[in-house]
Amino acid sequence: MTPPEADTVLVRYGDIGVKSTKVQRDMERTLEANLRAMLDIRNVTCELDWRWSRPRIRTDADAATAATDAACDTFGIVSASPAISTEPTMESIREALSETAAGSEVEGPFAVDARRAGERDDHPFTSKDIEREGGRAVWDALDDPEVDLEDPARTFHVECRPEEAFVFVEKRAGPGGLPLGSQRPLVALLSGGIDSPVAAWEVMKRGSPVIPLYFDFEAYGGVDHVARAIESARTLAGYAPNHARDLRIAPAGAAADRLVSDVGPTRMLSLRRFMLRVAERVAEETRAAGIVTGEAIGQKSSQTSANLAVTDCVTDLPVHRPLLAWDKQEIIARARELDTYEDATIEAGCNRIAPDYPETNASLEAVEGNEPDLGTLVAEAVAGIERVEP
Ligand SMILES: Nc1ncnc2c1ncn2[C@@H]1O[C@H](COP(=O)(O)OP(=O)(O)OP(=O)(O)O)[C@@H](O)[C@H]1O
Repeated sequence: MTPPEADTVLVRYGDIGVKSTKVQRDMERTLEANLRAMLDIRNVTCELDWRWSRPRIRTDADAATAATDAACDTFGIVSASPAISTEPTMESIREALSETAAGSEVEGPFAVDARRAGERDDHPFTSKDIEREGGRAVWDALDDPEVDLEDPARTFHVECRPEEAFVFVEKRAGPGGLPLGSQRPLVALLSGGIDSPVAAWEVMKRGSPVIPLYFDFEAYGGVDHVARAIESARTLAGYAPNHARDLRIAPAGAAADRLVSDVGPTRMLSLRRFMLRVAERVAEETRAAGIVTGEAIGQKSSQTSANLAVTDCVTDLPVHRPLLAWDKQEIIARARELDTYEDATIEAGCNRIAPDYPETNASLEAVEGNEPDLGTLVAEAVAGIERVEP
Protein backbone atom coordinates (compact mmCIF):
# COMPACT_ATOMS: atom_id res chain seq x y z
CA MET A 1 0.00 0.00 0.00
CA THR A 2 1.21 3.50 -0.86
CA PRO A 3 0.78 5.99 2.01
CA PRO A 4 -1.57 8.80 0.89
CA GLU A 5 1.14 11.50 1.08
CA ALA A 6 4.04 9.35 -0.15
CA ASP A 7 6.87 11.44 -1.63
CA THR A 8 9.77 8.98 -1.71
CA VAL A 9 10.40 5.39 -2.76
CA LEU A 10 13.09 3.61 -0.75
CA VAL A 11 15.00 1.15 -2.90
CA ARG A 12 17.01 -1.81 -1.58
CA TYR A 13 19.38 -4.19 -3.29
CA GLY A 14 20.86 -7.49 -2.16
CA ASP A 15 23.65 -9.35 -3.94
CA ILE A 16 25.41 -6.14 -4.99
CA GLY A 17 25.95 -5.35 -1.33
CA VAL A 18 28.24 -8.34 -0.76
CA LYS A 19 30.67 -7.38 -3.56
CA SER A 20 34.03 -5.69 -3.06
CA THR A 21 33.89 -1.88 -2.96
CA LYS A 22 35.04 -1.41 -6.55
CA VAL A 23 32.67 -4.01 -8.01
CA GLN A 24 29.86 -2.64 -5.88
CA ARG A 25 30.43 0.88 -7.21
CA ASP A 26 30.46 -0.34 -10.82
CA MET A 27 27.30 -2.36 -10.28
CA GLU A 28 25.59 0.54 -8.54
CA ARG A 29 26.33 2.76 -11.53
CA THR A 30 24.80 0.16 -13.83
CA LEU A 31 21.78 -0.21 -11.57
CA GLU A 32 21.32 3.55 -11.43
CA ALA A 33 21.33 3.82 -15.24
CA ASN A 34 18.90 0.89 -15.53
CA LEU A 35 16.48 2.27 -12.96
CA ARG A 36 16.63 5.69 -14.59
CA ALA A 37 15.83 4.11 -17.98
CA MET A 38 12.93 2.14 -16.48
CA LEU A 39 11.46 5.27 -14.87
CA ASP A 40 11.94 7.24 -18.12
CA ILE A 41 10.32 4.69 -20.38
CA ARG A 42 7.29 4.57 -18.08
CA ASN A 43 7.12 8.39 -17.90
CA VAL A 44 7.24 8.45 -14.12
CA THR A 45 7.56 11.99 -12.80
CA CYS A 46 10.39 11.81 -10.27
CA GLU A 47 14.00 12.57 -9.36
CA LEU A 48 16.41 9.75 -8.69
CA ASP A 49 18.33 10.59 -5.53
CA TRP A 50 21.21 8.14 -5.77
CA ARG A 51 23.18 7.64 -2.58
CA TRP A 52 25.82 5.05 -1.92
CA SER A 53 23.88 1.89 -1.05
CA ARG A 54 20.65 3.81 -0.33
CA PRO A 55 18.93 4.87 -3.50
CA ARG A 56 15.73 6.86 -3.21
CA ILE A 57 13.23 8.01 -5.77
CA ARG A 58 11.79 11.43 -4.96
CA THR A 59 8.32 11.71 -6.35
CA ASP A 60 4.80 12.71 -5.38
CA ALA A 61 1.73 10.87 -4.14
CA ASP A 62 0.34 10.45 -7.66
CA ALA A 63 3.47 8.86 -9.10
CA ALA A 64 4.73 6.94 -6.05
CA THR A 65 2.97 3.68 -6.98
CA ALA A 66 4.23 3.82 -10.58
CA ALA A 67 7.77 4.56 -9.31
CA THR A 68 7.57 1.56 -6.97
CA ASP A 69 6.34 -0.66 -9.82
CA ALA A 70 9.25 0.47 -12.00
CA ALA A 71 11.78 -0.26 -9.24
CA CYS A 72 10.24 -3.70 -8.64
CA ASP A 73 10.71 -4.60 -12.33
CA THR A 74 14.39 -3.59 -12.32
CA PHE A 75 16.91 -6.42 -11.99
CA GLY A 76 19.13 -6.09 -8.92
CA ILE A 77 16.45 -4.49 -6.76
CA VAL A 78 15.30 -6.69 -3.89
CA SER A 79 12.48 -4.51 -2.58
CA ALA A 80 11.02 -1.03 -2.72
CA SER A 81 8.79 0.90 -0.35
CA PRO A 82 6.67 3.95 -1.13
CA ALA A 83 7.18 6.17 1.94
CA ILE A 84 6.44 9.52 3.53
CA SER A 85 9.64 11.41 4.30
CA THR A 86 9.81 13.64 7.33
CA GLU A 87 12.12 15.37 9.83
CA PRO A 88 14.02 12.89 12.03
CA THR A 89 12.26 14.11 15.18
CA MET A 90 9.84 12.18 17.35
CA GLU A 91 7.09 14.70 16.76
CA SER A 92 7.37 14.55 12.96
CA ILE A 93 7.56 10.76 12.98
CA ARG A 94 4.43 10.57 15.14
CA GLU A 95 2.63 12.90 12.73
CA ALA A 96 3.68 10.87 9.67
CA LEU A 97 2.59 7.64 11.35
CA SER A 98 -0.72 9.16 12.33
CA GLU A 99 -1.32 10.41 8.78
CA THR A 100 -0.38 7.02 7.30
CA ALA A 101 -2.61 5.12 9.75
CA ALA A 102 -5.56 7.43 9.10
CA GLY A 103 -5.23 6.80 5.37
CA SER A 104 -4.82 3.01 5.56
CA GLU A 105 -7.32 0.26 5.88
CA VAL A 106 -6.15 -1.85 8.78
CA GLU A 107 -7.99 -5.08 9.32
CA GLY A 108 -6.67 -6.80 12.40
CA PRO A 109 -3.85 -5.98 14.77
CA PHE A 110 -0.94 -3.66 13.97
CA ALA A 111 2.66 -3.16 15.07
CA VAL A 112 5.25 -0.43 14.61
CA ASP A 113 8.73 -1.55 13.60
CA ALA A 114 11.46 1.09 13.81
CA ARG A 115 15.09 1.09 12.68
CA ARG A 116 17.58 3.84 13.43
CA ALA A 117 20.74 4.37 11.43
CA GLY A 118 23.69 6.59 12.25
CA GLU A 119 25.61 7.41 15.43
CA ARG A 120 24.18 6.92 18.90
CA ASP A 121 23.86 10.67 19.54
CA ASP A 122 22.27 11.48 16.15
CA HIS A 123 18.85 11.20 17.78
CA PRO A 124 17.82 11.71 21.43
CA PHE A 125 15.66 8.57 21.29
CA THR A 126 16.04 4.86 20.57
CA SER A 127 14.21 2.71 18.06
CA LYS A 128 12.22 1.24 20.97
CA ASP A 129 11.10 4.80 21.87
CA ILE A 130 9.90 5.29 18.28
CA GLU A 131 7.99 2.02 18.41
CA ARG A 132 6.33 2.93 21.72
CA GLU A 133 5.45 6.53 20.91
CA GLY A 134 4.73 5.81 17.27
CA GLY A 135 2.47 2.94 18.34
CA ARG A 136 0.46 5.38 20.42
CA ALA A 137 0.09 7.74 17.44
CA VAL A 138 -1.19 4.91 15.25
CA TRP A 139 -3.50 3.71 18.01
CA ASP A 140 -5.05 7.19 18.27
CA ALA A 141 -5.52 7.44 14.48
CA LEU A 142 -7.35 4.12 14.01
CA ASP A 143 -11.07 3.53 14.60
CA ASP A 144 -10.82 0.17 16.23
CA PRO A 145 -7.17 -0.38 17.12
CA GLU A 146 -5.62 -3.65 18.21
CA VAL A 147 -1.93 -4.44 18.72
CA ASP A 148 -0.06 -7.69 18.12
CA LEU A 149 3.72 -7.33 18.03
CA GLU A 150 4.26 -11.01 17.21
CA ASP A 151 1.82 -11.48 14.35
CA PRO A 152 0.47 -8.13 13.12
CA ALA A 153 -1.87 -7.85 10.14
CA ARG A 154 -0.27 -4.49 9.29
CA THR A 155 3.20 -3.26 10.18
CA PHE A 156 4.01 0.45 10.14
CA HIS A 157 7.71 0.78 9.43
CA VAL A 158 9.91 3.69 10.45
CA GLU A 159 13.42 4.14 9.10
CA CYS A 160 15.12 6.97 10.97
CA ARG A 161 18.35 8.34 9.54
CA PRO A 162 20.42 11.31 10.77
CA GLU A 163 19.09 13.66 8.10
CA GLU A 164 15.62 12.30 7.44
CA ALA A 165 13.04 9.74 8.58
CA PHE A 166 10.70 7.60 6.50
CA VAL A 167 7.38 5.96 7.27
CA PHE A 168 6.04 3.14 5.10
CA VAL A 169 3.81 0.10 5.30
CA GLU A 170 4.95 -2.05 2.40
CA LYS A 171 8.17 -3.71 1.28
CA ARG A 172 7.25 -4.76 -2.23
CA ALA A 173 9.49 -7.51 -3.64
CA GLY A 174 11.60 -6.77 -6.71
CA PRO A 175 13.27 -9.43 -8.86
CA GLY A 176 16.58 -9.36 -6.93
CA GLY A 177 19.64 -10.61 -8.81
CA LEU A 178 22.24 -8.31 -10.38
CA PRO A 179 21.92 -5.23 -12.58
CA LEU A 180 21.33 -6.02 -16.22
CA GLY A 181 24.50 -5.36 -18.20
CA SER A 182 26.81 -6.34 -15.36
CA GLN A 183 27.50 -9.63 -17.24
CA ARG A 184 28.30 -10.43 -20.87
CA PRO A 185 25.25 -11.08 -23.05
CA LEU A 186 23.91 -14.53 -23.94
CA VAL A 187 22.08 -15.67 -27.06
CA ALA A 188 18.59 -16.77 -25.95
CA LEU A 189 16.82 -19.39 -28.06
CA LEU A 190 13.38 -17.90 -27.85
CA SER A 191 10.51 -19.98 -29.20
CA GLY A 192 7.79 -17.82 -27.69
CA GLY A 193 6.48 -20.90 -25.87
CA ILE A 194 6.13 -21.08 -22.12
CA ASP A 195 9.66 -22.06 -21.16
CA SER A 196 12.17 -20.09 -23.17
CA PRO A 197 11.01 -16.56 -22.17
CA VAL A 198 11.21 -17.61 -18.51
CA ALA A 199 14.73 -18.98 -19.05
CA ALA A 200 15.80 -15.75 -20.75
CA TRP A 201 14.32 -13.68 -17.91
CA GLU A 202 16.21 -15.79 -15.35
CA VAL A 203 19.61 -15.03 -16.89
CA MET A 204 18.64 -11.39 -17.32
CA LYS A 205 17.96 -11.38 -13.61
CA ARG A 206 21.60 -12.38 -13.02
CA GLY A 207 22.85 -9.50 -15.15
CA SER A 208 23.13 -10.93 -18.69
CA PRO A 209 21.34 -9.06 -21.48
CA VAL A 210 19.94 -11.50 -24.04
CA ILE A 211 20.08 -11.53 -27.82
CA PRO A 212 16.83 -13.29 -28.68
CA LEU A 213 17.04 -15.76 -31.56
CA TYR A 214 13.95 -17.36 -33.06
CA PHE A 215 13.87 -20.12 -35.69
CA ASP A 216 11.06 -19.81 -38.18
CA PHE A 217 10.15 -23.35 -39.20
CA GLU A 218 7.95 -21.90 -41.94
CA ALA A 219 5.50 -24.58 -43.17
CA TYR A 220 5.98 -26.50 -39.90
CA GLY A 221 5.04 -23.59 -37.65
CA GLY A 222 1.56 -22.33 -36.80
CA VAL A 223 0.37 -19.08 -38.39
CA ASP A 224 0.89 -17.08 -35.22
CA HIS A 225 4.17 -18.72 -34.33
CA VAL A 226 6.40 -15.81 -35.39
CA ALA A 227 4.04 -13.23 -33.91
CA ARG A 228 4.15 -15.11 -30.62
CA ALA A 229 7.96 -14.97 -30.53
CA ILE A 230 7.94 -11.25 -31.37
CA GLU A 231 5.46 -10.66 -28.58
CA SER A 232 7.55 -12.47 -25.97
CA ALA A 233 10.71 -10.65 -27.14
CA ARG A 234 8.78 -7.43 -26.64
CA THR A 235 7.69 -8.42 -23.13
CA LEU A 236 11.29 -9.27 -22.21
CA ALA A 237 12.47 -5.96 -23.69
CA GLY A 238 10.12 -4.22 -21.24
CA TYR A 239 12.39 -5.47 -18.44
CA ALA A 240 15.48 -4.15 -20.24
CA PRO A 241 14.71 -0.64 -21.53
CA ASN A 242 18.38 0.28 -22.06
CA HIS A 243 19.68 -3.23 -22.85
CA ALA A 244 17.11 -4.66 -25.26
CA ARG A 245 18.52 -6.23 -28.43
CA ASP A 246 16.80 -6.90 -31.72
CA LEU A 247 15.02 -10.22 -32.10
CA ARG A 248 16.84 -12.26 -34.72
CA ILE A 249 14.63 -14.46 -36.88
CA ALA A 250 16.46 -17.28 -38.66
CA PRO A 251 14.73 -19.09 -41.54
CA ALA A 252 14.70 -22.79 -40.67
CA GLY A 253 12.14 -24.35 -43.01
CA ALA A 254 14.82 -25.83 -45.27
CA ALA A 255 16.69 -27.35 -42.32
CA ALA A 256 13.46 -28.86 -40.99
CA ASP A 257 12.61 -30.32 -44.45
CA ARG A 258 16.01 -31.90 -44.72
CA LEU A 259 15.92 -33.43 -41.25
CA VAL A 260 12.37 -34.71 -41.69
CA SER A 261 13.30 -36.46 -44.92
CA ASP A 262 16.74 -37.78 -43.87
CA VAL A 263 16.71 -38.49 -40.14
CA GLY A 264 14.61 -40.89 -38.04
CA PRO A 265 14.58 -41.25 -34.23
CA THR A 266 17.50 -38.84 -33.63
CA ARG A 267 15.90 -36.05 -35.72
CA MET A 268 15.07 -33.71 -32.84
CA LEU A 269 18.62 -33.90 -31.54
CA SER A 270 19.99 -32.89 -34.91
CA LEU A 271 17.45 -30.07 -35.00
CA ARG A 272 18.70 -28.82 -31.61
CA ARG A 273 22.28 -29.15 -32.81
CA PHE A 274 21.43 -27.10 -35.89
CA MET A 275 19.94 -24.40 -33.64
CA LEU A 276 23.00 -24.34 -31.40
CA ARG A 277 25.31 -24.00 -34.39
CA VAL A 278 23.34 -21.00 -35.66
CA ALA A 279 23.28 -19.54 -32.13
CA GLU A 280 27.05 -19.94 -31.98
CA ARG A 281 27.40 -17.80 -35.10
CA VAL A 282 25.12 -15.14 -33.63
CA ALA A 283 27.18 -15.24 -30.44
CA GLU A 284 30.39 -14.66 -32.41
CA GLU A 285 28.88 -11.62 -34.07
CA THR A 286 27.48 -10.14 -30.86
CA ARG A 287 30.29 -11.11 -28.46
CA ALA A 288 27.85 -13.19 -26.45
CA ALA A 289 29.41 -15.52 -23.89
CA GLY A 290 27.01 -18.44 -24.21
CA ILE A 291 23.59 -19.72 -25.17
CA VAL A 292 20.46 -20.04 -23.03
CA THR A 293 17.51 -22.37 -23.64
CA GLY A 294 14.29 -23.23 -21.81
CA GLU A 295 15.03 -26.94 -21.54
CA ALA A 296 14.47 -28.91 -18.33
CA ILE A 297 15.66 -32.44 -17.61
CA GLY A 298 13.20 -35.00 -18.92
CA GLN A 299 10.54 -32.53 -20.02
CA LYS A 300 10.63 -33.89 -23.58
CA SER A 301 12.37 -36.79 -25.25
CA SER A 302 15.03 -34.41 -26.58
CA GLN A 303 15.64 -33.19 -23.05
CA THR A 304 16.69 -36.40 -21.26
CA SER A 305 20.02 -35.98 -19.51
CA ALA A 306 21.63 -38.30 -22.09
CA ASN A 307 20.23 -36.35 -25.03
CA LEU A 308 21.19 -32.95 -23.60
CA ALA A 309 24.79 -34.20 -23.39
CA VAL A 310 24.80 -35.17 -27.06
CA THR A 311 23.19 -31.89 -28.08
CA ASP A 312 25.83 -29.83 -26.33
CA CYS A 313 28.74 -31.61 -28.03
CA VAL A 314 28.04 -29.62 -31.19
CA THR A 315 29.22 -26.33 -29.70
CA ASP A 316 32.15 -25.09 -27.65
CA LEU A 317 30.00 -22.40 -26.07
CA PRO A 318 28.35 -23.11 -22.74
CA VAL A 319 24.65 -23.88 -23.08
CA HIS A 320 22.85 -22.51 -20.02
CA ARG A 321 19.58 -24.03 -18.92
CA PRO A 322 18.31 -22.07 -15.94
CA LEU A 323 15.12 -24.18 -15.81
CA LEU A 324 17.01 -27.48 -15.78
CA ALA A 325 15.50 -28.60 -12.46
CA TRP A 326 12.20 -26.74 -12.54
CA ASP A 327 8.81 -28.49 -12.72
CA LYS A 328 6.43 -27.40 -15.46
CA GLN A 329 3.99 -25.92 -12.93
CA GLU A 330 6.73 -23.69 -11.50
CA ILE A 331 7.63 -22.52 -14.99
CA ILE A 332 3.98 -21.78 -15.81
CA ALA A 333 3.56 -19.82 -12.57
CA ARG A 334 6.61 -17.69 -13.37
CA ALA A 335 5.48 -17.16 -16.98
CA ARG A 336 2.16 -15.85 -15.68
CA GLU A 337 3.95 -13.43 -13.34
CA LEU A 338 6.12 -12.18 -16.19
CA ASP A 339 3.21 -11.84 -18.62
CA THR A 340 4.77 -14.18 -21.16
CA TYR A 341 2.21 -16.94 -20.70
CA GLU A 342 -0.48 -15.84 -23.13
CA ASP A 343 -0.43 -17.39 -26.60
CA ALA A 344 1.82 -20.15 -25.34
CA THR A 345 -0.80 -22.79 -26.07
CA ILE A 346 -0.48 -22.26 -29.84
CA GLU A 347 0.97 -25.44 -31.29
CA ALA A 348 4.76 -25.27 -31.65
CA GLY A 349 6.40 -26.14 -34.96
CA CYS A 350 8.73 -28.64 -33.34
CA ASN A 351 5.76 -30.91 -32.56
CA ARG A 352 5.12 -31.38 -36.29
CA ILE A 353 8.75 -32.09 -37.01
CA ALA A 354 9.10 -34.74 -34.30
CA PRO A 355 9.35 -38.41 -35.37
CA ASP A 356 6.80 -40.93 -34.06
CA TYR A 357 9.37 -42.76 -31.93
CA PRO A 358 12.04 -40.28 -30.84
CA GLU A 359 15.29 -41.51 -29.35
CA THR A 360 15.57 -40.85 -25.60
CA ASN A 361 19.05 -42.21 -24.92
CA ALA A 362 21.13 -41.24 -27.92
CA SER A 363 24.84 -41.79 -28.35
CA LEU A 364 26.94 -39.15 -30.04
CA GLU A 365 28.04 -41.71 -32.66
CA ALA A 366 24.43 -42.53 -33.59
CA VAL A 367 23.43 -38.86 -33.84
CA GLU A 368 26.48 -37.91 -35.89
CA GLY A 369 26.08 -41.03 -38.05
CA ASN A 370 22.47 -40.15 -38.98
CA GLU A 371 22.98 -36.42 -39.31
CA PRO A 372 23.34 -34.70 -42.68
CA ASP A 373 26.16 -32.16 -42.94
CA LEU A 374 24.77 -29.24 -40.96
CA GLY A 375 27.29 -26.73 -42.37
CA THR A 376 25.27 -25.64 -45.42
CA LEU A 377 21.96 -25.57 -43.53
CA VAL A 378 23.55 -23.43 -40.83
CA ALA A 379 25.16 -21.07 -43.35
CA GLU A 380 21.84 -20.58 -45.16
CA ALA A 381 19.97 -19.89 -41.93
CA VAL A 382 22.62 -17.40 -40.76
CA ALA A 383 22.58 -15.61 -44.10
CA GLY A 384 18.79 -15.27 -43.97
CA ILE A 385 18.56 -13.84 -40.44
CA GLU A 386 16.25 -10.86 -40.16
CA ARG A 387 16.24 -8.43 -37.27
CA VAL A 388 13.12 -7.07 -35.65
CA GLU A 389 13.28 -4.24 -33.14
CA PRO A 390 11.39 -5.28 -29.99
N1 LIG B 1 11.42 -22.08 -32.91
C1 LIG B 1 12.34 -21.91 -31.97
N2 LIG B 1 13.11 -20.81 -31.98
C2 LIG B 1 14.04 -20.61 -31.02
N3 LIG B 1 14.28 -21.47 -30.02
C3 LIG B 1 13.54 -22.59 -29.98
C4 LIG B 1 12.54 -22.87 -30.94
N4 LIG B 1 11.98 -24.06 -30.61
C5 LIG B 1 12.61 -24.49 -29.51
N5 LIG B 1 13.56 -23.61 -29.10
C6 LIG B 1 14.47 -23.70 -27.94
O1 LIG B 1 14.62 -25.05 -27.57
C7 LIG B 1 14.09 -25.25 -26.25
C8 LIG B 1 13.35 -26.58 -26.22
O2 LIG B 1 12.28 -26.50 -27.13
P1 LIG B 1 11.10 -27.53 -27.13
O3 LIG B 1 10.12 -27.13 -28.14
O4 LIG B 1 11.66 -28.91 -27.16
O5 LIG B 1 10.59 -27.42 -25.66
P2 LIG B 1 9.46 -26.57 -24.97
O6 LIG B 1 9.43 -27.12 -23.60
O7 LIG B 1 8.20 -26.61 -25.76
O8 LIG B 1 10.09 -25.10 -24.95
P3 LIG B 1 9.32 -23.70 -25.08
O9 LIG B 1 8.18 -23.77 -24.10
O10 LIG B 1 10.35 -22.68 -24.72
O11 LIG B 1 8.87 -23.61 -26.50
C9 LIG B 1 13.19 -24.05 -26.00
O12 LIG B 1 13.04 -23.78 -24.63
C10 LIG B 1 13.90 -22.96 -26.73
O13 LIG B 1 14.95 -22.45 -25.94
